[in-house]
Amino acid sequence: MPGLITYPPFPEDLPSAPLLVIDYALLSDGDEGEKERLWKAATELGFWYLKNHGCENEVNDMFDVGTEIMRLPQEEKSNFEQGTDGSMAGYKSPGANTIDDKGTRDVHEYINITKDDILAWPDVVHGSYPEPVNVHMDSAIRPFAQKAIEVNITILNVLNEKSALPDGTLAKLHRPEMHNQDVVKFINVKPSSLHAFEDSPYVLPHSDYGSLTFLHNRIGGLQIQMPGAENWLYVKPIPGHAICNIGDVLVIMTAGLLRSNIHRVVPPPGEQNKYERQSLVYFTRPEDDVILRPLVDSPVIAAAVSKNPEKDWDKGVTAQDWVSRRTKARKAVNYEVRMYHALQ
Ligand SMILES: O=C(O)CCC(=O)C(=O)O
Ligand SMILES: [Fe+2]
Repeated sequence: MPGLITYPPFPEDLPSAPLLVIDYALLSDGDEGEKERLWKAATELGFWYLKNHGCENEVNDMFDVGTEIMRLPQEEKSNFEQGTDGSMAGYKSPGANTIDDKGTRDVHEYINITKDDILAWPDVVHGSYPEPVNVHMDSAIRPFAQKAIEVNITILNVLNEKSALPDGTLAKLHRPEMHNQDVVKFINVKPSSLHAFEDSPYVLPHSDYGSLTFLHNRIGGLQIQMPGAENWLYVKPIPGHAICNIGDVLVIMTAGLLRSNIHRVVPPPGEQNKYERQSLVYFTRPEDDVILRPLVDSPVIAAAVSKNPEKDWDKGVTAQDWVSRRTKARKAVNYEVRMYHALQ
């Protein structure tokens, strides 16, 4: 079973980021102290570990499913290549995206299985997927997505309360039954593709553009900058702990009360660099037609808007356009088209 790989330990001498550990079991019991700690983590750093999230078995199963998909012959995976029109659904082969303004190609592969396809399956909303997705939909993929949604809604409800929004405001913008750009993403990179990078990032510094990220890492590589610091610190993977972070959408909606922190990915440290690096993510995003702007029904958010009138929080775009623009801009073919037009 691929899920049973024992990796060498994360090197002890490497400094790692001091993320708060939030206990999901306490959060879902409504523990006031834990809700306050989540608010602190979400506003001061924007990253935290989440333990007791109840998805441990589903996460293990998803690592097996992801590994099975990545082991398919390249031609088979390429039949399901993510389009270049900004659509989320499908497989992305190494080199299909650019990572910078110079047109440097990326080296990792991933598959995005959309929440809309998962909940509608066997009906198709956005696209179809390699056969292991169909085979493991009932046993692994849908159970993982459903639990991830539940966790993220619980977190959204705490953030809702702490930012003084009317009850259920954030949950109403993220209803699972409505179409949105949520995905289950499985990312894979081979050690041979990373040799040239040494300690430099193969996923460049970025903040996530959705609402919430629910990430599962087995080996190191993810790094963040602490607020105000220039240096990068590893986020050490802890067994059974998810890594959660705030995305840009929640920063806009709260006019900056919440923080979406910059992060990047470098090759796995120490002996871990001999192994494929795999990550499993559930990205939560608002419903497609939600317009991105501060939720001024909260007096605290309204005050944050008036305090910084020069900040243009009102993006005037829907959540769907916000996400698809970014997905499209990263495609290498679109980069080449842009360069071609720039030269004419
Ligand atoms: O692979 C990881 O640990 C993080 C990936 C990431 O930052 C992303 O997909 O946005
Ligand atoms: Fe990210």
